[in-house]
Amino acid sequence: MAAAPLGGAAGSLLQFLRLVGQLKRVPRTGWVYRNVEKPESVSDHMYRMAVMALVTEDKQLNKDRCVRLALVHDMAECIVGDIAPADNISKEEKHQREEAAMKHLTQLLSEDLRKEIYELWEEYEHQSTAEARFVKELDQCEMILQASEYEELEKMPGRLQDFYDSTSGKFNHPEVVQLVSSINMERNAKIAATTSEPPS
Ligand SMILES: Nc1nc2c(ncn2[C@H]2C[C@H](O)[C@@H](COP(=O)(O)O)O2)c(=O)[nH]1
Ligand SMILES: [Mn+2]
Repeated sequence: MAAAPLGGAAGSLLQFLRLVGQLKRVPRTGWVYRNVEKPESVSDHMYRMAVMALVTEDKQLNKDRCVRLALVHDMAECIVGDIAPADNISKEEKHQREEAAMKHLTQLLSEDLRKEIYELWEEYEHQSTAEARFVKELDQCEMILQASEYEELEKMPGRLQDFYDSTSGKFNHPEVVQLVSSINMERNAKIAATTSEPPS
Protein backbone atom coordinates (compact mmCIF):
# COMPACT_ATOMS: atom_id res chain seq x y z
CA MET A 1 0.00 0.00 0.00
CA ALA A 2 1.50 3.43 -1.01
CA ALA A 3 2.46 5.61 1.97
CA ALA A 4 0.21 8.62 2.40
CA PRO A 5 2.06 11.86 1.48
CA LEU A 6 3.36 13.64 4.56
CA GLY A 7 1.38 16.65 5.67
CA GLY A 8 2.61 19.85 7.29
CA ALA A 9 6.13 21.26 7.31
CA ALA A 10 7.82 17.87 6.80
CA GLY A 11 5.72 17.20 3.73
CA SER A 12 6.41 20.64 2.31
CA LEU A 13 10.13 20.32 2.92
CA LEU A 14 10.14 16.95 1.20
CA GLN A 15 8.26 18.45 -1.75
CA PHE A 16 10.77 21.33 -1.92
CA LEU A 17 13.71 18.91 -1.91
CA ARG A 18 12.09 16.74 -4.57
CA LEU A 19 11.56 19.77 -6.79
CA VAL A 20 15.15 20.95 -6.29
CA GLY A 21 16.27 17.38 -7.01
CA GLN A 22 14.83 17.78 -10.51
CA LEU A 23 17.81 20.04 -11.28
CA LYS A 24 19.90 16.86 -11.45
CA ARG A 25 17.80 15.89 -14.50
CA VAL A 26 17.54 19.28 -16.24
CA PRO A 27 20.22 19.28 -18.93
CA ARG A 28 21.88 22.62 -19.68
CA THR A 29 20.14 23.83 -22.82
CA GLY A 30 23.18 25.52 -24.32
CA TRP A 31 24.90 22.15 -24.68
CA VAL A 32 21.76 20.33 -25.83
CA TYR A 33 21.34 22.80 -28.70
CA ARG A 34 24.93 22.11 -29.75
CA ASN A 35 24.41 18.35 -29.64
CA VAL A 36 26.93 17.81 -26.88
CA GLU A 37 26.89 14.16 -25.81
CA LYS A 38 25.75 13.64 -22.20
CA PRO A 39 25.27 17.35 -21.42
CA GLU A 40 25.74 18.36 -17.79
CA SER A 41 22.73 19.18 -15.61
CA VAL A 42 21.89 22.53 -14.06
CA SER A 43 22.93 21.16 -10.65
CA ASP A 44 26.29 20.07 -12.10
CA HIS A 45 26.81 23.66 -13.24
CA MET A 46 25.77 25.19 -9.92
CA TYR A 47 27.92 22.75 -7.95
CA ARG A 48 31.13 23.80 -9.65
CA MET A 49 30.14 27.46 -9.38
CA ALA A 50 29.69 26.97 -5.62
CA VAL A 51 33.17 25.44 -5.44
CA MET A 52 34.58 28.32 -7.49
CA ALA A 53 33.05 30.71 -4.96
CA LEU A 54 34.41 28.61 -2.08
CA VAL A 55 37.98 28.99 -3.33
CA THR A 56 37.99 32.74 -3.90
CA GLU A 57 40.80 34.59 -2.13
CA ASP A 58 39.01 37.93 -2.32
CA LYS A 59 38.66 38.99 1.32
CA GLN A 60 36.47 41.95 0.31
CA LEU A 61 33.72 39.53 -0.70
CA ASN A 62 31.43 37.70 1.72
CA LYS A 63 32.47 34.23 0.54
CA ASP A 64 29.67 32.40 2.35
CA ARG A 65 27.14 34.61 0.60
CA CYS A 66 28.79 33.92 -2.75
CA VAL A 67 28.49 30.15 -2.20
CA ARG A 68 24.82 30.56 -1.28
CA LEU A 69 24.16 32.76 -4.32
CA ALA A 70 25.76 30.16 -6.58
CA LEU A 71 23.60 27.39 -5.11
CA VAL A 72 20.37 29.38 -5.53
CA HIS A 73 20.86 31.40 -8.74
CA ASP A 74 19.40 28.81 -11.17
CA MET A 75 17.12 27.04 -8.67
CA ALA A 76 13.97 28.21 -10.49
CA GLU A 77 15.04 26.07 -13.45
CA CYS A 78 13.75 22.96 -11.66
CA ILE A 79 10.31 24.29 -12.60
CA VAL A 80 10.78 26.59 -15.64
CA GLY A 81 13.66 24.67 -17.27
CA ASP A 82 16.95 26.10 -18.50
CA ILE A 83 16.08 29.05 -20.74
CA ALA A 84 18.92 29.84 -23.15
CA PRO A 85 19.49 32.99 -25.24
CA ALA A 86 18.67 30.91 -28.33
CA ASP A 87 15.13 30.39 -26.98
CA ASN A 88 14.44 34.08 -27.71
CA ILE A 89 12.32 34.46 -24.58
CA SER A 90 12.28 38.08 -23.42
CA LYS A 91 14.11 39.02 -20.20
CA GLU A 92 10.77 40.12 -18.77
CA GLU A 93 9.05 36.83 -19.56
CA LYS A 94 12.03 34.82 -18.23
CA HIS A 95 12.01 36.92 -15.05
CA GLN A 96 8.27 36.44 -14.56
CA ARG A 97 8.49 32.67 -15.02
CA GLU A 98 11.45 32.35 -12.67
CA GLU A 99 9.92 34.71 -10.08
CA ALA A 100 6.71 32.64 -9.99
CA ALA A 101 8.77 29.45 -9.68
CA MET A 102 10.84 30.85 -6.80
CA LYS A 103 7.67 31.97 -5.02
CA HIS A 104 6.21 28.49 -5.43
CA LEU A 105 9.40 26.81 -4.22
CA THR A 106 9.97 29.04 -1.22
CA GLN A 107 6.31 28.91 -0.13
CA LEU A 108 7.08 25.30 0.78
CA LEU A 109 9.57 26.45 3.45
CA SER A 110 9.33 28.10 6.86
CA GLU A 111 9.03 31.90 6.92
CA ASP A 112 12.72 32.44 7.75
CA LEU A 113 13.99 30.07 5.06
CA ARG A 114 11.48 31.42 2.54
CA LYS A 115 12.84 34.94 3.07
CA GLU A 116 16.49 33.84 3.03
CA ILE A 117 16.32 31.86 -0.20
CA TYR A 118 13.99 34.21 -2.06
CA GLU A 119 16.19 37.21 -1.17
CA LEU A 120 19.30 35.36 -2.38
CA TRP A 121 17.58 34.74 -5.71
CA GLU A 122 16.46 38.39 -5.98
CA GLU A 123 19.99 39.60 -5.12
CA TYR A 124 21.45 37.57 -7.98
CA GLU A 125 18.61 38.40 -10.36
CA HIS A 126 19.00 42.13 -9.76
CA GLN A 127 22.82 41.95 -9.52
CA SER A 128 22.46 44.22 -6.51
CA THR A 129 25.70 43.41 -4.64
CA ALA A 130 29.39 42.85 -5.36
CA GLU A 131 28.85 39.20 -4.40
CA ALA A 132 26.05 38.80 -6.94
CA ARG A 133 28.14 40.41 -9.67
CA PHE A 134 31.10 38.17 -8.81
CA VAL A 135 28.87 35.05 -8.95
CA LYS A 136 27.53 36.17 -12.35
CA GLU A 137 31.12 36.21 -13.58
CA LEU A 138 31.59 32.73 -12.13
CA ASP A 139 28.44 31.65 -14.01
CA GLN A 140 29.94 32.66 -17.33
CA CYS A 141 33.44 31.49 -16.47
CA GLU A 142 32.13 28.06 -15.46
CA MET A 143 30.30 27.87 -18.78
CA ILE A 144 33.39 28.54 -20.91
CA LEU A 145 35.43 26.16 -18.75
CA GLN A 146 32.81 23.49 -19.41
CA ALA A 147 32.84 24.36 -23.12
CA SER A 148 36.61 23.82 -23.23
CA GLU A 149 36.16 20.46 -21.51
CA TYR A 150 33.53 19.38 -24.06
CA GLU A 151 35.83 20.42 -26.92
CA GLU A 152 38.56 18.29 -25.34
CA LEU A 153 36.25 15.32 -24.69
CA GLU A 154 35.00 15.41 -28.28
CA LYS A 155 38.50 16.15 -29.64
CA MET A 156 37.01 19.10 -31.53
CA PRO A 157 39.00 22.20 -30.51
CA GLY A 158 37.20 25.44 -31.34
CA ARG A 159 33.78 23.86 -31.91
CA LEU A 160 32.06 25.88 -29.20
CA GLN A 161 33.54 29.27 -30.11
CA ASP A 162 30.25 31.13 -29.73
CA PHE A 163 30.31 30.63 -25.96
CA TYR A 164 33.65 32.46 -25.87
CA ASP A 165 32.52 35.19 -28.26
CA SER A 166 29.37 35.98 -26.27
CA THR A 167 31.22 36.23 -22.95
CA SER A 168 34.26 38.10 -24.24
CA GLY A 169 34.85 41.34 -22.34
CA LYS A 170 32.37 40.44 -19.60
CA PHE A 171 34.99 39.52 -17.00
CA ASN A 172 36.29 42.15 -14.57
CA HIS A 173 37.06 40.46 -11.27
CA PRO A 174 40.87 39.86 -11.16
CA GLU A 175 40.58 36.22 -10.09
CA VAL A 176 38.07 35.47 -12.85
CA VAL A 177 40.11 37.37 -15.46
CA GLN A 178 43.13 35.24 -14.49
CA LEU A 179 41.13 32.00 -14.68
CA VAL A 180 39.60 32.93 -18.06
CA SER A 181 43.07 33.78 -19.35
CA SER A 182 44.33 30.34 -18.31
CA ILE A 183 41.34 28.64 -19.92
CA ASN A 184 41.91 30.56 -23.16
CA MET A 185 45.66 29.88 -23.19
CA GLU A 186 45.16 26.14 -22.81
CA ARG A 187 42.31 26.11 -25.35
CA ASN A 188 44.19 28.22 -27.93
CA ALA A 189 47.22 25.92 -27.67
CA LYS A 190 45.00 22.95 -28.46
CA ILE A 191 43.43 24.77 -31.41
CA ALA A 192 46.88 25.76 -32.72
CA ALA A 193 48.16 22.19 -32.34
CA THR A 194 45.24 20.93 -34.41
CA THR A 195 45.59 23.47 -37.18
CA SER A 196 49.36 22.90 -37.43
CA GLU A 197 49.04 19.09 -37.62
CA PRO A 198 50.07 17.83 -41.06
CA PRO A 199 47.10 16.42 -42.98
CA SER A 200 46.92 12.65 -42.36
N1 LIG B 1 25.03 29.04 -27.06
C1 LIG B 1 25.05 29.81 -25.96
N2 LIG B 1 24.38 29.38 -24.87
C2 LIG B 1 24.46 30.17 -23.78
C3 LIG B 1 25.17 31.37 -23.74
N3 LIG B 1 25.04 31.91 -22.50
C4 LIG B 1 24.27 31.05 -21.79
N4 LIG B 1 23.95 30.00 -22.57
C5 LIG B 1 23.17 28.85 -22.16
C6 LIG B 1 23.80 28.13 -21.01
C7 LIG B 1 22.62 27.63 -20.30
O1 LIG B 1 22.19 26.40 -20.88
C8 LIG B 1 21.54 28.67 -20.53
C9 LIG B 1 21.35 29.69 -19.44
O2 LIG B 1 22.45 29.79 -18.65
P1 LIG B 1 22.31 30.41 -17.15
O3 LIG B 1 23.45 29.85 -16.38
O4 LIG B 1 22.38 31.88 -17.37
O5 LIG B 1 20.98 29.96 -16.64
O6 LIG B 1 21.93 29.35 -21.72
C10 LIG B 1 25.84 31.78 -24.91
O7 LIG B 1 26.50 32.82 -24.95
N5 LIG B 1 25.76 30.97 -25.99
MN1 LIG C 1 23.80 29.68 -14.28
